[in-house]
Amino acid sequence: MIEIKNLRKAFGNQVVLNNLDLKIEAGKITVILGKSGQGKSVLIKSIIGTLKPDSGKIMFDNKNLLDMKLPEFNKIRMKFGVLFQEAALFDSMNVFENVAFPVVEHKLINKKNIKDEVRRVLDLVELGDVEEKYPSELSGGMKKRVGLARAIITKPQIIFFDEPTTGLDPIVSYSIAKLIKDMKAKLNTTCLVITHDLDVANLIADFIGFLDGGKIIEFDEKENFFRSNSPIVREFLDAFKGG
Ligand SMILES: Nc1ncnc2c1ncn2[C@@H]1O[C@H](COP(=O)(O)OP(=O)(O)OP(=O)(O)O)[C@@H](O)[C@H]1O
Repeated sequence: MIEIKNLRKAFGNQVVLNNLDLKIEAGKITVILGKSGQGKSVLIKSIIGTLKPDSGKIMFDNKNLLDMKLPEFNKIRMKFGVLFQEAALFDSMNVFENVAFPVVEHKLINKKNIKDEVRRVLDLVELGDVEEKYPSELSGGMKKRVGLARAIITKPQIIFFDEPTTGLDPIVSYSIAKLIKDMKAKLNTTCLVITHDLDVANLIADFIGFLDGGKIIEFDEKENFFRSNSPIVREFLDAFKGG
């Protein structure tokens, strides 16, 4: 679905992505693990176009996103959904307005169908009667669900999750991770998920990649990944187990 080749991004002298390669398989959940500050968010931002990489290729539908002019990129960008760490809801809008925002902004659906569509995605994220509530009235887990509803209302082909469970207690984290997995099963959406949380990775991943020193140093199906012999990966896995 997406193939990244030789991606490089530096900030001044600091090389964050150092000729990184990664394949994101269609219809699968790919999880990227890595220590703090290794460039996981920079990777997502490079793909969705909020950061401009220095060089390399990001191939989508056999086209390099990095070669595209803005109007062409914006059309492709509509096929991407994004859920950021803080869910990034608009505080001055209620849940209905937040969720409807992308389809209203881009005039994607008929006005009279918007209500039904908002209800459809709120049902998918298992949120009841919350349309009238404002973000300040929601718990952290509910905000993530609203953010996810907003990410899927445009029927994206691929969704990017940047730390979807950070800041949530373990039970709510589990419910969000399960929701991502169930949603992927229902909609067959390709997902790229960045997380620190090994339990989340274990629950949802088809593939796991490990980002370190600007490169994906290990990439495999989940079961094989957990048997990795790479010392850096082992150190990370063992630290999580506490042993
Ligand atoms: N816009 C920017 N300008 C300068 N440096 C940046 C910028 N964005 C990120 N960086 C640097 O790039 C490095 C990687 O940041 P990034 O946020 O991608 O890490 P991460 O792996 O997602 O970390 P975490 O798991 O803690 O969120 C950091 O050293 C960060 O300071």
